[in-house]
Amino acid sequence: MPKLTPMMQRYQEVKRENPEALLLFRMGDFYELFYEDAEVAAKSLGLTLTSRDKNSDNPVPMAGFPYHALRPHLQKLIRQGFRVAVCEQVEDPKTAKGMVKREVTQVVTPGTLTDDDLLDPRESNFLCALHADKSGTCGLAWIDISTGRFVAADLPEAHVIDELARLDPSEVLISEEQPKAVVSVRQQWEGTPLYTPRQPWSFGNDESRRLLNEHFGTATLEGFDLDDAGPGVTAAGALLDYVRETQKTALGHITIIEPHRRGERLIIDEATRRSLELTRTIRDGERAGSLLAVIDETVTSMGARLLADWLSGPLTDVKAINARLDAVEELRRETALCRNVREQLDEAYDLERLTGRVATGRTSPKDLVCLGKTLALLPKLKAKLSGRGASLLNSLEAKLDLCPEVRTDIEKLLVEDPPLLTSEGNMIRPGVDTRLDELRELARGGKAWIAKYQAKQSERTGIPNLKVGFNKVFGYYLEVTAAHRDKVPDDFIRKQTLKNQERYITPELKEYEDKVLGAEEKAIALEQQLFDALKTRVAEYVPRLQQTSVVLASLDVLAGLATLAGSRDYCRPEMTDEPVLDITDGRHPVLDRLRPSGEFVPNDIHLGGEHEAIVVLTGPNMAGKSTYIRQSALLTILAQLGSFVPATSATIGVADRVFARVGASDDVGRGQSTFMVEMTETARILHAATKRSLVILDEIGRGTSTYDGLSLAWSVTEYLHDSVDCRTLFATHYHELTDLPKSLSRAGNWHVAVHEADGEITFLHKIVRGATNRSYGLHVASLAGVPKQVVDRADQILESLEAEPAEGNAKRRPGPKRTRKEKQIPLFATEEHPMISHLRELDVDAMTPLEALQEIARIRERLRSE
Ligand SMILES: Nc1ncnc2c1ncn2[C@@H]1O[C@H](COP(=O)(O)OP(=O)(O)OP(=O)(O)O)[C@@H](O)[C@H]1O
Repeated sequence: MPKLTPMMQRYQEVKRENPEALLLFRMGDFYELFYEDAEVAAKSLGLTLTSRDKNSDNPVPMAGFPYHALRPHLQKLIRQGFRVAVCEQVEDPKTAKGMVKREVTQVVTPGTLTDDDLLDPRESNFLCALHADKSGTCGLAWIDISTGRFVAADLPEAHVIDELARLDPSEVLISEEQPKAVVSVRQQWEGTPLYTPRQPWSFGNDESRRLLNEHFGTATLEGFDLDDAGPGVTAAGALLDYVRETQKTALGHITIIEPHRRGERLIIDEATRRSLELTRTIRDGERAGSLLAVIDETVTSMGARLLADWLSGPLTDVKAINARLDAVEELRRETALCRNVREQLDEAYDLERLTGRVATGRTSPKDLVCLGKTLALLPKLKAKLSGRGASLLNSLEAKLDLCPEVRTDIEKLLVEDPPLLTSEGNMIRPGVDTRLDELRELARGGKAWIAKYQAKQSERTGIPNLKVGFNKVFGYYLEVTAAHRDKVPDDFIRKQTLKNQERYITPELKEYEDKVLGAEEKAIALEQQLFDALKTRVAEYVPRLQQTSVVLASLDVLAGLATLAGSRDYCRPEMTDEPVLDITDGRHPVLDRLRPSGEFVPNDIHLGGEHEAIVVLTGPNMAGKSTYIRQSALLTILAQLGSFVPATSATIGVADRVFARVGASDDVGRGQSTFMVEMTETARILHAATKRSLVILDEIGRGTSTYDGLSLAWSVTEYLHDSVDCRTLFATHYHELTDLPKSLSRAGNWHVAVHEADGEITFLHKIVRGATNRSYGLHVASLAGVPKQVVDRADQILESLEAEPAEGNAKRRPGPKRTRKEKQIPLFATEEHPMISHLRELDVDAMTPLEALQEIARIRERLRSE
């Protein structure tokens, strides 16, 4: 190996310390990448790949970009899932003795972003750590580093997947030696964040406890209501260790660690979240078109993030829900107040993330000005909120900490519109510091002197175009064109000869230059000092600023929900602990919003209490079954998060869990068959549902043969009725299921009404009592543009199938095209089949529907074996 230069030796050292990251190595005005990193970055960022020591035997691949382009390049790399270590020059090259010192100042990964321009302002960005103890109990900890919110939980494996689905983290830390439960969670969960393996010791309970206690200045974590020895604490410690390692800054915004209290939140598992399209649509995974998108009327990004949080974990305590509803109701009634609050908030900046940057020392002067402007809005806001009726509004008002000292400090020190970077100076107001004022005066005066000096020398030498110029190598110089060279006096000292000009300096010019440049530099250094001191003072207020940002976010969400209730004509739901759902003229919140006004047909729902608890909903394709059953789940979720609901009246029994299962969707990625997925999900419902749950089943059993599917659907419903007794809505095309209410006392049939006149079919989208046995599938096929010839042929087949009794799947399959005459040939024309006599003798009235089905299945088996 040829001997490396000291700088490349340092590079190698730093790279060894950060082997997993792309290393951006600051060299003067550039960030450079070397070796493999250079090749990767050249491809990912479209940089030109060059090489260092081109002429040596071992040229080093190299790629780089100017320092001011760091943010966009970081953004691209993070989006592509890379980890990036930024190695800065931590000494001033001008004053450094020997090689400039370089240190990694930040390791940026998808889960550890803090900069606004790398983050989506309206979405939280979670970093998780996942672990499990020997008994298989999982520990999950999560943090949003941009705000400092830090939570830990001990959970059974099945619940971890629900939580991960709720958090949608961008990075998950796991031990290099993954416990079995962690491997299993990874196999089951569909999310694809960046998994970061960590040394097993960082997932040690003792080490984790030590780290956490050291950070919070505590002796035990029990004060946070956490189990010291639990896997949640272990995961939290591993998380903190990683955050420290990557951030390399103070973490003053991580002031507490919260235990996760699962029972206080409505549990919505991953499949339900997905099928109800709570935060993303199924079709394209976008926010637009989701429930969140249509209810989000917030005006700040803090509010948008908090609303997403409320929606991902609605409440289960009637009192707590009513506290939110009281506040929404008051803001809905007091429209002027609501408008005022929103106008103030609209002017506010993202105080939560600004505070995060203050705590980590990454605040720019602009950030502090934004923080000051936000604080300036608060006194008016506080005054507006004083003496309100709703207790939540009162407590928010009381918690709204104006932090007047911070505001005055910032306003006094910083100019209105400071530059982004502190290295440019011009951020401190005049009059703040006399030394600074003097230096600035000197810098300005010196420049004026140079202009005067140029005029004087031009006159003295008779060179009309004599100019004073400046460059980094010579500083100030006098420039004379070749034509006037002979007029140059003796006291000009020549420094450089160019093609058409000569450049000179004079002792007088140099003396002034020293003063001017020195003054400017000194002024910038002093500004930096003043700014740093301000940052330190503001950092002391982090906990108070955090509290205020939570207040602002909550107000924004409540005022947003009040605005939504007003503009979309929502009503306040009455909340109860009884397992009922009573809604008059309910509407699907998304369709109601996206369809032209008045087009959506409202529907009632009465479930539980004096009404049936289980409803089998039949009706044609495209009639609105799925919409209706989802609507009831969405309205329950909306109410429990504290929102009004799209209906004219609603009494909603608080649910502990909401389950929504939509028949069979392919899951090739997980290597499971469609039907297997459907059954796994069904099994979870049957195990986890309680009397307080709300279950929505949409065509369960469709993924297998008709009889298997039908029998399963039947027995699932029976089980929910007999053993769980929870509110259940089951949309199905198995018309056979409409017999269920005959044997289940708390089950009922409803169907979607259709108007049929003169061969014309109109879907009324109205849900009415009773069953139906028509599917109108061919009608829908024709509407969908299936060629007429095919629909006509299907019509023929349908007729023949309806004419023949269904005797198993084989018989349901249509044979070759037949003429009407052929079709009339009886099925068993000659001798009677023994099965027919068996059927004749069956005592159908004495059989339960399930026994009947089982009998049919037996007959089918015998027929098949023949
Ligand atoms: N109450 C309603 N008012 C107006 N339009 C509705 C209503 N309900 C549903 N629709 C419309 O009908 C379409 C079909 O609804 P949905 O998917 O709920 O039907 P479905 O009965 O579940 O159909 P399938 O059995 O084929 O799955 C929806 O996309 C919507 O446009």
